[in-house]
Amino acid sequence: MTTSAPPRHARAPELAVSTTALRKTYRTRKGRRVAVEGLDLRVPRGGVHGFLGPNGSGKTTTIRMLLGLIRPDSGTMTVFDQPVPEHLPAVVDRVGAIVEQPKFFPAFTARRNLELLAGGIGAPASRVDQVLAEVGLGERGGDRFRSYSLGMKQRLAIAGTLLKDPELLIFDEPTNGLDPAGIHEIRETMRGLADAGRTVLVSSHILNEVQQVADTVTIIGRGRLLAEGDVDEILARGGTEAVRVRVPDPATAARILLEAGFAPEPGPPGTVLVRAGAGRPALNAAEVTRTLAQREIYLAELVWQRPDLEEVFLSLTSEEHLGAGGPHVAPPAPLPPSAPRRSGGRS
Ligand SMILES: Nc1ncnc2c1ncn2[C@@H]1O[C@H](COP(=O)(O)OP(=O)(O)OP(=O)(O)O)[C@@H](O)[C@H]1O
Repeated sequence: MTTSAPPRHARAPELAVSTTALRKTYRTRKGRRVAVEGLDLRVPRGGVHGFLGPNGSGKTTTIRMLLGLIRPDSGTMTVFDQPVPEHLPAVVDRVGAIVEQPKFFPAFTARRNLELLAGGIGAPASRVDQVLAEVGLGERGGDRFRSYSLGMKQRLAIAGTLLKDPELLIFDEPTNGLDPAGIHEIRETMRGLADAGRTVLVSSHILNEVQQVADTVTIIGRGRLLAEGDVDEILARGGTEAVRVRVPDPATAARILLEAGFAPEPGPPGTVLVRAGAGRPALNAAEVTRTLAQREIYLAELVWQRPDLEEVFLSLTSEEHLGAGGPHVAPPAPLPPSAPRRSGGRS
């Protein structure tokens, strides 16, 4: 007897995490505060998934529900297709998480700290050097914890989550309090973990920071879904590309560009911001340059202005969207069948 597999395109995307209509309210002195409202979250297996939203938008609450630390009012959640919290014990070893800062002993070396942690959670001591290497601390494992930079301390915390060799890593705001160098270290570490085949679900209120490393994102505001899907696809939906050109006479340049069918607008002093204009499928910088050069206007500078996730967020939560009707819920974009893998970060 032969069994035929369903055609590949018919398969639903494999999800590491999903939630449906998730809702959580907190009881406060002023009554019930809605923290998460009807949230559908879909985190594909493999790659980095950014879970983004401003402070107080419900990210930590969602993560705590997924980890069984608090209970939702209603809705369903799965981790590796297992309903949680009911079946959390079946998947708990496949998940590593940093929700609060783990406590390490300052006077002990990083390696000793991890050995103690491994003993406590029943992970083999042989994993310690492997996980130190995986977060780029292989050479510094013998140094005392207190001599570590904040970025290294955070990488050590990530190493701790890897001791049980989990497939899914959940990091709640892992770059909080770090300087740009530390943020870069954590971004590179997350990229490396995803490139090695793990799934990284990372929350952040700094959208552009995660934009550089995430393959897919979910953007929430006031506990509700605003947008989800592939980063490039969301960026494409979020605004139009433009080039900023510096020219000796911006007003004349703008008039010439308008006549040629572009959509120019005044930029910062001495510049014109040029968009494709109706009837052009995309903006072509060479065409802008040629149009002006043909009229003997030569550019001193041309800079691409690409929309970023902060802008997308602001446009999704602009007054009209957050008016009486509450936040606009963007139609979910289809997720790729398997998350893309990429080496290196975005720029
Ligand atoms: N224990 C609690 N009791 C009452 N309200 C709470 C509690 N925890 C969170 N909230 C409220 O729920 C909402 C969502 O908070 P949550 O911490 O989940 O957001 P967040 O997106 O993680 O924000 P941040 O980035 O600041 O941590 C906020 O309005 C917050 O004040």
